[in-house]
Amino acid sequence: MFIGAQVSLYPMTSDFVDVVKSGLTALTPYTDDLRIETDDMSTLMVGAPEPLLDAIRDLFAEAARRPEHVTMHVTLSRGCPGEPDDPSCHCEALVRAQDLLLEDRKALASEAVAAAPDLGVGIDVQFSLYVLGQDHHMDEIYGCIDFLKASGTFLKSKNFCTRLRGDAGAVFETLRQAFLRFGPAEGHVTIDLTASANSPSLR
Ligand SMILES: Cc1ncc(C[n+]2csc(CCO)c2C)c(N)n1
Repeated sequence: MFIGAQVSLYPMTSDFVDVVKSGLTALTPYTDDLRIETDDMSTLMVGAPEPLLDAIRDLFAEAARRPEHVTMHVTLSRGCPGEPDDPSCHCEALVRAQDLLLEDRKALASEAVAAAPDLGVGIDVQFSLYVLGQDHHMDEIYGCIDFLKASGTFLKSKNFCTRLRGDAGAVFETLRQAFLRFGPAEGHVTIDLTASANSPSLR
């Protein structure tokens, strides 16, 4: 299994270089568990969903603690057939998910969100889950949407995507659970997400 994300921060300030660079310092605790490579457009992070989503959360929370409006775009992918296996991406929750029914996976996902830490940073997210190459992909998507509606971070359904709102801790746990528990454990699943904080439209 190969699991990872391309992540780009977009701070709405002329001081954007400083916001991106200080955001990237929040990744330092994860350098043992993730392969992290930054270039001029984005930062690649490869590794298991536990450190991966924590690192993306901390990167965004670091930037969102400043007063300026900031957005982040993330492409998450697991099980892409074209990617090599990587032992650092081993995930017990995915191995166990192979034996679990959709209803059990929804319950485990909700428990994880209820136990998420509070970071004291309010954020908005909209995202789409894509379950690729599967006959019953809509069952998985509707199962995921059921979980999202009960997660405590659900804001609304929109065309093509779902809006979440809440503390960065709960919102990123919701995203991790959507990514992990829906779609086949060995299949190809991606999430396309945009996060936003401090938008002047919400003041
Ligand atoms: C997470 C993340 N990684 C890389 C970039 C691309 N980028 C834009 S400004 C800048 C600092 C000056 O080189 C970098 C690396 C980004 N936007 N967000």
